[in-house]
Amino acid sequence: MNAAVIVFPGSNCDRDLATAFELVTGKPTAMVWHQDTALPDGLDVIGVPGGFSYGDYLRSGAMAARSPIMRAVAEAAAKGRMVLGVCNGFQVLTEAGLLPGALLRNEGIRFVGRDVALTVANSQTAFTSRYYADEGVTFPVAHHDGRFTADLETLDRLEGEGRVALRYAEAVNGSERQIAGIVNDASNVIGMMPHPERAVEDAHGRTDGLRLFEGLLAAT
Ligand SMILES: NC(=O)CC[C@H](N)C(=O)O
Repeated sequence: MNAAVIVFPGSNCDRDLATAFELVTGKPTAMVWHQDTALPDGLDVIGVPGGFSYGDYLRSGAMAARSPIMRAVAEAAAKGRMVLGVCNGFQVLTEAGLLPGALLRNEGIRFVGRDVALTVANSQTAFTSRYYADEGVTFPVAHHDGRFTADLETLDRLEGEGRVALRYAEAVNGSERQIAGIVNDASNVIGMMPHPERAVEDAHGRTDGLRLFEGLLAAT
């Protein structure tokens, strides 16, 4: 599996995500600067990392979504390449129109940075295939704009089509229907506010995130 991670000014989880890919691929992850216009050849998966791209100015992810490289990311997604957006990466993917909905300021206004309990709502996607249906997992979150919202029709469609991949199992940020992660209609693009890449080795205190990367490896 060949992986790349996009780096924006203000990304701060890019190396964590690259390392998580490397744990399962055994080879270097390509780091792609946001001003580049092309992705490396032969990529299987593109990571859009967490952080504070452009200092979260305007809206979290709004400016990064308009970076030159995002046109290439959209083209790769349309061709079926896997795209994994984590936290700010999820915000970027919604702002870029690759995923529906939006991430609003957390209920209660505060930044939330802690481990949270999650449920794997769909274990049939390429990203979640190594988890059991309705399995409970714990990943860290670290965000102030994590409250997922969409219009009612979109929420019903996401539920009806099994596109809610992860759900909060506790109150975290006021997201509609406790949605923590969703996939696109083709199921090759996922966005999630929790950080699986921060739960892949013993030094992290837990390894619940590792199976997400192993599932990706198996799917490519
Ligand atoms: N950890 C992150 O990616 C943070 C995302 C975003 N800047 C927020 O706070 O909502």
